Amino acid sequence: MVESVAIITISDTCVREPNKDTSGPALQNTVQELYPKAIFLTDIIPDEKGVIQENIIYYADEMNIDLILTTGGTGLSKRDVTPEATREVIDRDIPGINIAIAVESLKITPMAMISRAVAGVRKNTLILNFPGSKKAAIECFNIVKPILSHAIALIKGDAKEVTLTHQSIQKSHICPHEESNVDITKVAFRPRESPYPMISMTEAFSIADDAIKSWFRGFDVVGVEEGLGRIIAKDVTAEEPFPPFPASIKDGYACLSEDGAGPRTVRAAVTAGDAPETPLRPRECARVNTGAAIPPGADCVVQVEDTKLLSASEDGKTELMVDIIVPPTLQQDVRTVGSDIPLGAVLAHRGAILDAALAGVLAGAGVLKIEVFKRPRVALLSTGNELQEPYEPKLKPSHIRDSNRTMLRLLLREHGYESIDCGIARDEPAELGAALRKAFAASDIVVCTGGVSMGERDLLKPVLLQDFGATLHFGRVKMKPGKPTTFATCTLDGEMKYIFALPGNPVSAYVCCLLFVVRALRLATGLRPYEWPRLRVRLAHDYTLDPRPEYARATLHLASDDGIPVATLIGNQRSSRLLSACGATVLVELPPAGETKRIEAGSILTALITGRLNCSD
Ligand SMILES: Nc1nc2c(c(=O)[nH]1)N[C@H]1C(S)=C(S)[C@@H](COP(=O)(O)OP(=O)(O)OC[C@H]3O[C@@H](n4cnc5c(N)ncnc54)[C@H](O)[C@@H]3O)O[C@H]1N2
Ligand code: MOO
Ligand SMILES: [Mg+2]
Repeated sequence: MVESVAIITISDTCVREPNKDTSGPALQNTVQELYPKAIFLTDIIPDEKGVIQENIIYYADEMNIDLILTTGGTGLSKRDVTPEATREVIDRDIPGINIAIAVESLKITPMAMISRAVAGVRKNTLILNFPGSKKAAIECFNIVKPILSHAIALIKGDAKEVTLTHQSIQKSHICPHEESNVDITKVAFRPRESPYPMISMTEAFSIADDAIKSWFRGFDVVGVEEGLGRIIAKDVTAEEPFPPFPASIKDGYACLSEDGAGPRTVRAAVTAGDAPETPLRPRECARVNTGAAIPPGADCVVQVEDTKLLSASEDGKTELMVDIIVPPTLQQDVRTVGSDIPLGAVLAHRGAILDAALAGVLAGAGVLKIEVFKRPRVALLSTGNELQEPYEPKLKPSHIRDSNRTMLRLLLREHGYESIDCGIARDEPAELGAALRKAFAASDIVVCTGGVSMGERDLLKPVLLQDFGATLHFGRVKMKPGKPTTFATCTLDGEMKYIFALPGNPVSAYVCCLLFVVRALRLATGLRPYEWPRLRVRLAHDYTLDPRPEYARATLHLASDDGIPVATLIGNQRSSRLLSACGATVLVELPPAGETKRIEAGSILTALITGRLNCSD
C-alpha cells in the first residue's frame, strides 16, 4: 500500500518562477490516479547538491515517505547534479529500474541515452529520479508503475501485500483473472477534473505513430483474389511480355506499310486466337480482328473504315481484293510485343495496395500467389452495462443495442482490415479485465469503445493502468468528436499489445477509428502514405465553431463554378447521431473557435476524403 509520496521538482528556473513547473503537477496528477488515497507533498528546490540531499534525507528519515520522485537535473548540463546527490544518500541502488526506463524510453526518443537517473532505497523510502520534461517524467513513471506497489511493499516489509503480489504474479502476469485492483466503491473521491492533459491531434498522431511504426511481423503468402486491400511486400516482375505477340488494335487489315495506299490481295483472315504462320508478301494483306495476332511480315493495321472492297467471291464469303485508301504508317494500330508490359517490368511495387486492377494485372501475368505484409490482428470490444446485442428480440428498460461493433467491423473492412469480435463487456472492473485479457490474447491491437470519460463506471483507464500495468500514452485529445480518446500499450506474456480505447458515442468511435485506428493499421502494414488525402471544399452553410477542432461528416456536390466541391454537413453533428456519418464522403476539418466563433457559408476549408463519392443531390 503506497500511503505517502513526495514529488520534488529540481530546477533553478522553477525556484525563481514556480509557475514554470509543469512536470511536478503533471506527475502528481498521474501518481494520484494510481494511488488516490495517498498523501502528497510537493517541493521545488534548486540544482544544488547539498539542498537536494537535505531534502531527500528529510522526506525519507523525518517524514518516512514511501516514495520520493524527483523531476529534473538528470541531464548533462553543468548544473545537473540530481543523480550525484541521490547516489550519495541512498543505502542501496536498484539499477534494473533505470535499465527498464532506458529500454522503454529509447523506443520513444534517443535522448533517453543521456539521462543519468538513479533509483535506490534509503531506509524505508524508494527514491526515483525522473527527467525534467513533463512528457518524459510521465513516461518514466508509466514504465515503473507495474512494480511500484510491490517494490514499496518489499521495502516497508509489508508482508500481506508482498504475498498478494506474488500470488497474483503466479496466477497471471499483472493481475489475477477473476479480480481487479480497481476500487469502485469510493465514488466520492473520483477525480473532478480529468488527470489526462488534452493533447493536440498532431501530438496524439505522433505518439501513436511512434509506438506503432515498428510493428512488423513478416509476410503472408496469399492467393491474389484473397489479397484485396493487402500491401505488397516485394516487387513482382513480369515473366512474360504483354502482349506476347504483335496484336491488332483495330478490326481491319494487316499490311506492309511501305506498300502505301492502293489495292491489296486479301491473303488470309485472322481472328483472335489464330496463330498465323505464313508471312505476308508485298501488296498482300490479311483481314484481322482487334486482339488478333498480325501475320509475320505485316507491320501495320488499316482499320476497315479506311478501306474499300474491290472484289469478292460470288457467294460473298471471301474477300479477294481491297483498296487501302489512307496510306498507313509503320506500326500503325499494332500493339508490339511487350508494349503494354515489357518482359521484366515491375508489375507491383513493394508497398502497393492490391486493388482490383492490380489483381487483374497479376492474373494476366499468371501470378496466382503474392507476398504481402502481415496485418496486425484487431479485436473489437464494446463496453457498457446498457448494451444489448443487436439481434436480441426486446430491449430491456434503459438499454440500447450495441451499434459500435457492427459499425467498426464494417468500417475497418471497408478500408481493408478484418477484425475479431470480442463481444460486450460490462462496466465491472474484473469483467472488463477478463474481457480485455481475452481480446489481448486474440489480437495485437484492441479497439474498444466506451468507458473512457469521467463517469464512475468509466473504468477502461483504471483497469488498464492498475490491472494490466499499461502505459497510457494519452487519455484526452483536443478534437470533436473524440475528446476522451485513449491510447495505451502493455506487455502481456512478453508481447507488446496496443489498445485504442475510443469513446462510446457512435460518431466519436467512427471518426476516431478513421483517424487513429485506420492510420495505425496502415502504418503497421507498410502502407505509405498513411494520411487521408485532403481536398479543398466550400462549406454549404454557416456553422458555429467548437473550441476543439471538429471533424464534420459531409457529402460533396461537385458542381460549383470554380470547381471547388461544396460540402454539405449531414444534419445534426451530435456525437450520438450516427446518421450524420451515413453516406459521408469527407470529414470537413473545422478549425477551433478563436476570435472567429462562427464560420460562414461559402468559406473554403479542407476535408479528408474518408468515404466514397456519393451522388447526394
Ligand atoms: N463530465 C464529463 N462527461 C463527459 C465528458 C467529459 O469530458 N466530462 N466527455 C463527453 C464526451 S466528449 C464523450 S465522447 C463521452 C465519452 O463517453 P465514454 O467513452 O465514457 O462512453 P460511455 O460513457 O460508455 O458511453 C457514451 C455514450 O455512448 C453510448 N454507447 C457506448 N457504447 C456504445 C455502443 N457499443 N453502441 C452504441 N452506443 C454506445 C452510451 O450508451 C452513451 O450514450 O463522454 C461524455 N461525458
Ligand atoms: O468528444 Mo465527444 O466524442 O464530443 O462526443
Ligand atoms: Mg462515460
